[in-house]
Amino acid sequence: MKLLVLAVGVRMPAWVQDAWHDYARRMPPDCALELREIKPEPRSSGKSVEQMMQAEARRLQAAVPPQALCIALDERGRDLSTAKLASELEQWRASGRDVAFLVGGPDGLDAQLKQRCASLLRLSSLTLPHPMVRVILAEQLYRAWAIMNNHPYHRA
Ligand SMILES: C[S@@+](CC[C@H](N)C(=O)[O-])C[C@H]1O[C@@H](n2cnc3c(N)ncnc32)[C@H](O)[C@@H]1O
Repeated sequence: MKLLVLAVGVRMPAWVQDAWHDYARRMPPDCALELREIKPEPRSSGKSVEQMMQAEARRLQAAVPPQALCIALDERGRDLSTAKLASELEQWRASGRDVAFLVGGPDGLDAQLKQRCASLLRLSSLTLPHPMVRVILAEQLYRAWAIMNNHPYHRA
């Protein structure tokens, strides 16, 4: 199984890239964590916010591997504990399907794209800045893996 984070936003500051790599490199090959950065639509394009989100949605959709389970990151989504995330991770691994986590850009994710996803996942009720979302998600996926494997990283 591969865990793919498809995130709108490129050329992130070094601290974002370092934090991402710190967690991604800890994941074992059967739970590999990969990032694909999606080019944001230029905010100077003269398009409406909806049109910009639709353009980003098309790029996100094109980056989803065939058969992957799609989960949209959204502050209005399902509230999961990390223990519950660990049990979902176990099920995803058993299914053998890749999982694609979609993270929106400054204006969020297109509504129709969200509807096509299997579920919406909330990391917090707060609106988080999009560069931080990929890092928090990577840490939570690593923590969920640690719970699944009784690794001492997670202390209950
Ligand atoms: C700056 S936020 C966009 C906020 C936008 N106004 C909205 O309504 O979604 C950018 C992206 O980060 C992710 N995000 C932000 N806060 C989040 C949270 N609390 N839980 C999960 N994802 C979040 C979402 O994928 C969102 O599309």
